[in-house]
Formats: sequence, structure tokens, C-alpha cells
Amino acid sequence: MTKNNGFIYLRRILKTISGDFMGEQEKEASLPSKDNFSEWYNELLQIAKIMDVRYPVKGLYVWHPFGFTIRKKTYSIMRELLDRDHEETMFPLLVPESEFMKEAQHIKGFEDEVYWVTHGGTSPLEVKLALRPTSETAIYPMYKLWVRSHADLPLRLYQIVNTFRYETKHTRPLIRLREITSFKEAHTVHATWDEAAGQVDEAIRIYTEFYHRLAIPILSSRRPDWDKFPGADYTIAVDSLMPDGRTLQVGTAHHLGDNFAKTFEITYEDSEGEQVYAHQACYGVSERCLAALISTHGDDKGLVLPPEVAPVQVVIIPIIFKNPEEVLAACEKVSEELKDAGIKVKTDDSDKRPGAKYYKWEMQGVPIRLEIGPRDLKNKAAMMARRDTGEKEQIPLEDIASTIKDTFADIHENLYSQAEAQLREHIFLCEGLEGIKDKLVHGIVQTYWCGKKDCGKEMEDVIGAGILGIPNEQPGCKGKKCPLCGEEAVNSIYISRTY
Ligand SMILES: Nc1ncnc2c1ncn2[C@@H]1O[C@H](COS(=O)(=O)NC(=O)[C@@H](N)CS)[C@@H](O)[C@H]1O
Ligand SMILES: [Zn+2]
Repeated sequence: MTKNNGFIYLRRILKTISGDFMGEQEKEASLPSKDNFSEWYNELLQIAKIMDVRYPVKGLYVWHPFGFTIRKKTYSIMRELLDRDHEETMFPLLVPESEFMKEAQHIKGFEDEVYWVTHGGTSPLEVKLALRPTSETAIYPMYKLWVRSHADLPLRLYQIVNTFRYETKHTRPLIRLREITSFKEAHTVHATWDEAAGQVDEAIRIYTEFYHRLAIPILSSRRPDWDKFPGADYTIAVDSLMPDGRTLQVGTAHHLGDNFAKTFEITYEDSEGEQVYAHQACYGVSERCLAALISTHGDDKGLVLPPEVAPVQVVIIPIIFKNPEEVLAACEKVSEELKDAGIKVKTDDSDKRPGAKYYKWEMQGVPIRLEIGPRDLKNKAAMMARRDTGEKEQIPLEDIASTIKDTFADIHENLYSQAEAQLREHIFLCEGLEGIKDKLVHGIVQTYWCGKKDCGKEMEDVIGAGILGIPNEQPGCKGKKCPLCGEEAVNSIYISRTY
């Protein structure tokens, strides 16, 4: 038995002795402390019924309905934001080798990651087919047919599909998958380079809003050239801070220049009747948004969900001593009222002990618990317990739906500001190499750079961590030196350990 398991086993013994008896099934599901983030994360995915990792193919995982509902809710937020000026569509999964192999940089970037289909039944295919690792090479041959004139631009389409990448690094549920099941990718076409650049900025604005809706603060920065998307002019990424001080790339937007337009002959007739190559942008978010959601807000009791994406937003627990009918009738009435107000509510009238019920619904991250018993009825009230703060307060049954909705807004704001403070506390301004190395253990380092590629690459080797990017908002670099070569700094940069 490892030290760790011994500790968990001891904890279980102590829990039993302390009389904090839980139902047999809960005892099995004790969650490690979040301080041990990796174990906590893996256990929580199972206990909270997000994903089942036992599927017999590496890097592929199965959605439990509960997790799938959270995923669906993040989709509806992303669709709401993109549908303002994009249109949703769907392109095929299989990409003929001839198309896939067209864009040289793109191939170089994906040749080790692409899955190939070589047979149909027992007969070998004439042209082998790639499982899309991302959809440029599936979409752009069609854009060539669709984009004829200036009037067709800008074209802004997106799709939410699964994509496949033969990841050779350590795969992890929601974080590094071989089948990305929730790839929300947008592909846009523009008349000029500047318009495509404007779209990249708009994509980052959309992603910042999307993550705000999940109460997750993110950092946006331009990736160093050696870390941009294959075939792109440049890449802007958004990163969230994970509890172990590493950053998670939770979305990217790429300026493709006219690189893909030249390869796939996407041209349009301009006002002088000239054929002009279009300029493009593409951007995407995967189920890493859920990894960030779970990791940013979860605690030692389990998930903590922002109300907008919680499958169960309110759980009602009847507290029954005497006259159960009266209590159950009151719970039913409150439940109906909340449902009429569009709130997702569940009443747990199972025969579990209240303690076991609290444990279960806290684990599932239910934002609000309502306890209703005879004493509450006498006061025409319910006891409201908030999952984010643990606070309990009596609230009047009268107009309870609007009280709950106001509390949802407070919960969301509280989760966001807590996460924002956490992020701010883990960005360390350092100017010397030694300071950078020891701060990197705890989070993100903001430092300076001379802007020279070979110096940047050497700095990464010396520090043992990558340059995350160049933030858009640049503090002045006047008089600041590059920590490696000592030359004048031209940029302030973020450095972090990453997933
Ligand atoms: N193996 C993976 N598992 C989970 N998420 C991934 C994986 N690979 C990439 N992602 C996520 O998907 C996002 C978009 O992927 S990407 O390669 O950067 N960009 C593209 O594929 C572009 N075509 C825009 S859609 C990344 O920012 C990252 O958050
Ligand atoms: Zn330098």
C-alpha cells in the first residue's frame, strides 16, 4: 500500500470512528484533498459522474449523462455568443489524403498526430482518409467553391464536432484527448489581412466572454512564433490557471494570412474585377473548458458549479420528523414554483439520512440546497445553503424564485472574483533567472524579453518552462533587460509550466 493510499484508508477509519457515518456507497467515494490536485481531479470525474475513463481505447472517454448535461450547457453559451454573427454548419469527418497533404506547414504540424482510415470493410481504399485533427483541410476545398466575390465576405462559419489527434504525450480526460468530442471550431474568410486580424481579436473577446460566463478568468497572449498554429501567421491563446500552478490552454485564435487561401485557391473578385486571395482566421475551444470549470471552482467536497451550467441548480431536502405529508406538500409547491421560473430543481425525498444527502449534492456541485421542515413551515420559510460559501440563511417562501435567482447572480460573481483573485495572486513579476525559476513552481511569471528567437528558446531551456506568450496589454519595458542576454527588453512576456 502506498503512503497515499494508507492516508486515505486511515481517513476512512477516522471518519467511521468519528461517527460521521455515511451510507456504505458514499464511504467508497471519498474524495482526496484538492491539494493533491491530480488525484482529486481524477477521482472527482468519477464520483461526480462527469466521465467514465474505463473505455478500452487510450485517450477516449465516455460521458456520464450528468457530465454530458454540463457539456451541453457550455455548448449553448458558446452557440449564443457565436450565433450573433456566425452561422453553424457541419463538414465531413474524413479528409482525403490529397487535400490533407496540401498545406506544407499544416502537414508538418499534424503528420505525427493524424489518424488514417485505409480500408472500407475488407477492401483497401484507393485514397486513404484522415480523421480530421481539425477541419481546415475539410472545409477549405469547399470555401474555394463558395467564395466567388467580395459580396460573399466576410464568411463566418463554425461547427461543434469531434476531432482526432494521436497525442503521444500523457493523455488525460478533458485535458489531453485522442478523441476531442467537443471541438467548437470557427473558420472565417475576409477580404483583407486587417479584417482577418480584427476577427482574431473578436474571437478572443468572444472567448473571454464565454469563460466569464463559466466564472473563469483567463489570460490572453500572443504565442511565440515557434509555438503558433501550423500554417498560421500568428496565434493568440487564452489560458486559465490550474490549481497546481500550471496553465491550461483553453482556447486559441489563429490568423492564417492568405497561406491556406493560396493552397486551396480561395479567391474573390474585387471591385476592379481582379481575382484576389482571401485572408482567413480560425479559432477553437475543446472540452478543456470543462477541465478548467471543474478545476477552478471545485473544492474538497467536490464540484462547485456556476448556476448557469449546473444540471441541478437547486436541490430540495425535506426535513421530516412528524406530519411528513405537510412537509412534502410544501416541498412540492416550492419545486413547482421554481420549475415555473425555469430553474432546474430536484427534490431528494429518498430515505438517505440528511448528512448523506448533503454529501451527495455537494459533490455534484449543486449551487443551492433548500432544507424545508416543520419549523421552517411555521416561519413560512426555507433554510437556504449556498454551495460556494457554505452560508446558510432562512429565506421567505414568498417570492422564493426571485430570491433564488438573485442568489445565483451573487454565486456567479463570487466564484468569478475568487478565481480572479487566485489568478492575480499567482502572477509573479520577476526580472532575474533565479527568481523566475523558483516562482514558476507556484504559478505564472511575468518577465521581459529581448524579442530574439534564439535567446527566447535558450531561456526556455535554461528555465525549463515555455514562454507562454506576449500579453496584449504591455507594461512599459523602458530600462528593463532580458533576463538571459541582458539586452534591452522589447516585450513583457508570461512564462509558465503548462499542460
Ligand atoms: N488533444 C487535445 N485534447 C483536448 N483539447 C485539445 C487538444 N488539442 C488541442 N486542444 C484544444 O483545442 C484548442 C484548438 O486547437 S488548436 O490546435 O490550437 N487550433 C486549431 O485546431 C484551429 N483549427 C482552430 S480550431 C486548443 O487551444 C486546445 O485548447
Ligand atoms: Zn535576450
